[in-house]
Amino acid sequence: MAARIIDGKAEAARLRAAVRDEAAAFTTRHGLAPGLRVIIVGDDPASRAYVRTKTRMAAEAGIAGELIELPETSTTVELLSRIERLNDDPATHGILVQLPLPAHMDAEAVLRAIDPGKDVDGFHPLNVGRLFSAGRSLPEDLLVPCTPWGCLHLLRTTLGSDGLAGCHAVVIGRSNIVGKPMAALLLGADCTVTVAHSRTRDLPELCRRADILVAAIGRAEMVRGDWIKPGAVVIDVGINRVATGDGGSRLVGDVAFAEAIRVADAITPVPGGVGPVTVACLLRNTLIAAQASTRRTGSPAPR
Ligand SMILES: Nc1nc(=O)c2c([nH]1)NC[C@@H]1CN(c3ccc(C(=O)N[C@@H](CCC(=O)O)C(=O)O)cc3)C=[N+]21
Repeated sequence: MAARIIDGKAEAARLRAAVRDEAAAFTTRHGLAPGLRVIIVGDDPASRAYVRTKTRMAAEAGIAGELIELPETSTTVELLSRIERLNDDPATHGILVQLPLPAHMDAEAVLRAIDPGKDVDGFHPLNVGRLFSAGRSLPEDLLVPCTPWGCLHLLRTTLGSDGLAGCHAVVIGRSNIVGKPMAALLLGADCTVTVAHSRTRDLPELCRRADILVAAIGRAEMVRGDWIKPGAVVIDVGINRVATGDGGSRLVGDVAFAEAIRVADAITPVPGGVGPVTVACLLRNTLIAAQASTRRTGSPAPR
């Protein structure tokens, strides 16, 4: 039987609707909408189009999103001073610096400069440390990286909230953005976790032992159908643009979808899987940051 296709678009719409309700309540109570600032450096057209989607989705959810576009030639110091101003701005609850930054910039210094309470990507070392030292329940105010949080959410909706316990989860990819935080979240959900990477020996054989397979490699359709354990749940984080015969292009994941769907129990498509849930999580993190800021300082803008 063909696998269930996990509907990331529908799940993202549900998440955004919940954010919209709470954002409206926040705005009524505080006279100020949750505010998100997205900074993009350079003029890569794909990245620019993509961050515009984020700010549009924010507006639809009642979050005041603003896009800050800086030239490719900006210096690290200029970006840092921009971030400091946003750190001090009470109308800014969430700050996201689109990655990758131009090679001449010090990305680590930039991520460290963001106020951890406004770090809606969850990439600041303080938030990374809190995630890795969390137990089986996460602190309510913790800002968790959006993509792995979205993957966990999709796994919970597919397997049920207790359905992950005891599963062997294999994560392919060890990035700070996906692989490592994904492993921390799966451990917290009582999975037995293996993190694989480019130096892993006999990757297909390891994957065949996974009840949950998370592919975050960045190589189009690398995971084949015969790498998948029958009945496994497959989460495909890859977003790769590949050329089609007619001179156009299309998006594919890191998993050969047409093969995998014959073996797996459930699988996320690309597009329409992890991507939309990632954006919904960004909005959710902005709301969490806004709510936490009022607990720290009282009302952000008393009327
Ligand atoms: N600081 C930072 N935080 C990020 O979260 C971040 C980043 N930098 N840099 C780039 C990557 C990439 N990323 C995506 C999220 C959603 C879709 C998404 O919604 N994709 C749609 C398709 C979009 C299309 O059609 O082109 C889908 O999968 O259905 C894509 C890509 C977040 N990133």
